[in-house]
Amino acid sequence: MMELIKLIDLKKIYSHKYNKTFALDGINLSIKQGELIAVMGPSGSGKSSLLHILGLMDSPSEGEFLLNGKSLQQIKKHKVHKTRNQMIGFVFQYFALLKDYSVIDNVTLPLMYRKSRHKERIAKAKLYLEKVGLKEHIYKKADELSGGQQQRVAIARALVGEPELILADEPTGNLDRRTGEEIIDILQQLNSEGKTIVIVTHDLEVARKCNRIIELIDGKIHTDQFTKSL
Ligand SMILES: Nc1ncnc2c1ncn2[C@@H]1O[C@H](COP(=O)(O)OP(=O)(O)OP(=O)(O)O)[C@@H](O)[C@H]1O
Repeated sequence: MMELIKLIDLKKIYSHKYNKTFALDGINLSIKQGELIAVMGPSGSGKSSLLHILGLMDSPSEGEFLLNGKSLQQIKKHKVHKTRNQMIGFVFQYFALLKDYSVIDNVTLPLMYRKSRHKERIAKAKLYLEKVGLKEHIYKKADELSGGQQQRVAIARALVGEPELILADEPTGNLDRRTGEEIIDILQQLNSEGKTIVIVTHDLEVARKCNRIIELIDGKIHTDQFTKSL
């Protein structure tokens, strides 16, 4: 399998006056295409910092980040957002939907930055809304949906740009157990179709469904277990 991401001795350091926090402290990690990874660890262990760096929303303080074999430093600043928009889809715990917008408008949003036609954008959005089982709700406003349905909208929105990598931050954190399981089933299904997925989670049930569990402690990889081979 091809290596999608490689991190070499990566550090994220926050400095405050006399204080330095090593949010990530020497991370070495290789993520291959098609993996389904759970990132676990106690509060403050660096999970969000890692996810933000993987999502190109934040840059490392030290170390190397290779994306498809190319060093991030080689990607020019103004191209980073384009790379992010094309390669990465995000699913957050709090859905981050525009509440007053319709479901379909929320899902077409990531495509606005691309030079695609309105009709194509709508067709793509419908395709992915169907995939997450929301075909009947596309013209409702986002806040008229249940939590589980809103999370599905967020997944459709993450998918619509057809990214290689999906990053999910506690995607079941705000949902009841059964709805959470449905969301994980969708992510598992997407993974079986070839998507690479990284999920930050506190939920052991979620982690059990992944191929690999990485546990962070104090900004370091404490354990890295492959539970199922690809
Ligand atoms: N913007 C920031 N400025 C200073 N310190 C920060 C900042 N963001 C995170 N940190 C610190 O970096 C460390 C790692 O934080 P991070 O949010 O990555 O942990 P986490 O594992 O995601 O925690 P949680 O499970 O509580 O969300 C913590 O000690 C945190 O206080």
